[in-house]
Amino acid sequence: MYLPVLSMELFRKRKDTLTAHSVIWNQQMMIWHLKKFLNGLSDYSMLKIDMRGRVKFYMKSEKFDFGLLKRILKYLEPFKKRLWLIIAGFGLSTLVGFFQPLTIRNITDNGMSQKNLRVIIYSVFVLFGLVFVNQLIEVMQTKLFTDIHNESEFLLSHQAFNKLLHLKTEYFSDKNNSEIINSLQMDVDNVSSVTSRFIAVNISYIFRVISGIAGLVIISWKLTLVVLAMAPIKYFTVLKLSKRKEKKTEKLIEIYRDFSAWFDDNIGGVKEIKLWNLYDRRYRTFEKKQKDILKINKESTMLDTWNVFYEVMLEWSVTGILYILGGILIVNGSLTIGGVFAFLSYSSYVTGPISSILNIRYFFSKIFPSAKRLFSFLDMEEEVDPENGREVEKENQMIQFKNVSFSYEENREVLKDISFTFSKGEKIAIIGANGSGKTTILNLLLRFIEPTKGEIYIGDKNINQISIDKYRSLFSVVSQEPYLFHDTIMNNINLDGSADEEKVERACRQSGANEFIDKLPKKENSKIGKNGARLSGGEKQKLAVARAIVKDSPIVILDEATSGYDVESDSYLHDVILNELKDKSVIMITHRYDNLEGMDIIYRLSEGRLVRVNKSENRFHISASQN
Ligand SMILES: Nc1ncnc2c1ncn2[C@@H]1O[C@H](COP(=O)(O)OP(=O)(O)OP(=O)(O)O)[C@@H](O)[C@H]1O
Repeated sequence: MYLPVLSMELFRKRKDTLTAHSVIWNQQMMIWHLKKFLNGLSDYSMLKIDMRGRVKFYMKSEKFDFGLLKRILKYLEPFKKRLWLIIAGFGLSTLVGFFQPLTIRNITDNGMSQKNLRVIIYSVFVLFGLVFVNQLIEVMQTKLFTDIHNESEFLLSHQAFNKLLHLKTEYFSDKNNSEIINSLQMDVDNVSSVTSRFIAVNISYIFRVISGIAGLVIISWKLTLVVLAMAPIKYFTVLKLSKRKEKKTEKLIEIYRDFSAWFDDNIGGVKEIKLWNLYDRRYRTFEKKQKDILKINKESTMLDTWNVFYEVMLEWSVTGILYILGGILIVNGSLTIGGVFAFLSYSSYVTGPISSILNIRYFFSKIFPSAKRLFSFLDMEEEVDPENGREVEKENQMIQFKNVSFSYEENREVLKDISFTFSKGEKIAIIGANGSGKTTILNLLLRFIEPTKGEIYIGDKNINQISIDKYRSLFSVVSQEPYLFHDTIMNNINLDGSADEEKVERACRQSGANEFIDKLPKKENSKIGKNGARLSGGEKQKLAVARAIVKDSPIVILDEATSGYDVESDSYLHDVILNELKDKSVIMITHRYDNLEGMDIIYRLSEGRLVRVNKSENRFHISASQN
């Protein structure tokens, strides 16, 4: 990878000399051989040519993201006490474990070799006691660790859910439900696996390695060096595999996210798939996407397998060498048979655990990609909600748009310098062609989006200074596509459960929803399916209108709220709005000109500009002087 760069460097430095060519060639060959030699480590090494053209070898920085690790570990803070208890347990079990090989040596050397049955029986009881204590500690640790794992996972998912509800609505505009659920679930699972048993076991291994080395040194310091020589080899193998694993995991979570989004689209568009007979086409895409997933999954699993392969080969190489050297020492008379077996036991305390500790790096390569994605999600900007937000004065609820402009994308202004005012109790209508920006005005008013220029005031306060909950409680909204929960009619109308039965009944009458509710076998206790799938379009809208009336807020927003209403129901609701909701402010967006009757002010949106319609002269004559 560095060779083309190096050649360029050499060429620039030496192009003025006659012998340049041979020098370059020799050095390149040397680099090539060196590279080949360092093939296994090449991901972590770098060759450079200094000013005199000398080749130098550098270790690349490990690039282990300690900042990210610190942030992951922060989630363990609430569990500090229990973690200390677990660590103490590890200390104790290590101490207990330390005596096991010595007891076995006692059985072999003083019991079996000396044919002393008393020593054998006594030592077996000691061994049993040691194992029993170790297992008790293990049970206690498992319980503590399971609790910590569950609680930390709950903490993370709670935080993610809370974040999701407070994010700006633009986050949801290019993602579908499955994509969001899948990504969050996967990331929370992966990050909370930091409290899995693997990490716990590895903490215990630190104690084991220390006690193991102590035991080894007592028996033979020379053999100890052989055991310890494996550490750097394992370190470089893990480093190399971790990098690859991290890349694979990143690819895998991205490919899963993409697949969930695509899958969700199939569920949403199942009727279109049937009507257009898209089965084969969709199946082909499914096949391709699944094959990609399986391929990367396999590559990722193979990396795990290679990691185990190198580990086992290394451990057995060390054990093999120890058998040979141990045999030599027994022949020399420097070590007893029991000594060699005790040494082998201690060496298993060291080799396996060292591998496992170094595997932590590999383990984190599976967590880091998810942690990066989860933390960047948790760091996303939320809706503007000032701390100690101010109250809205009851008597002054005049709304003012002051030179408001808005663009969803750069260089495409949807709203241009819009100014208008509407006072308490006023009823205004906004008309305009599809895509002219009517809903965008409402979204600005409801603080789902923020103006790119200009300000919106309620009374004498910028709406951003008011606490978002208090501000939104001012509005009862029927949006273009109201969402109905998979619940009963009653629970959909009385969303926060605060209204009494009488209020709900009145709202149903006013919205016209009572007509179809009365015909249902379970009346208002009927379930309506996912997003009201068991209702007709008009019935859904009637429920949404009833819901808005029940909320009883001072400002009512109706965004094409009656587009699905039949003519009679529409004119009935229009009377209700004009007569029964006469104290409320109403902003209505409509494509039906009948609904403009009785409105105090009518605006038309055109080319991003808001102009007032002069009703007295001509119903839809545009007054150029307003705006
Ligand atoms: N999230 C978005 N990202 C990018 N562009 C958007 C987004 N939402 C709306 N738009 C664009 O902004 C413009 C105004 O949309 P808006 O929904 O306000 O129109 P509208 O007047 O309510 O239309 P309709 O009468 O069809 O409901 C449209 O051109 C639309 O494509």
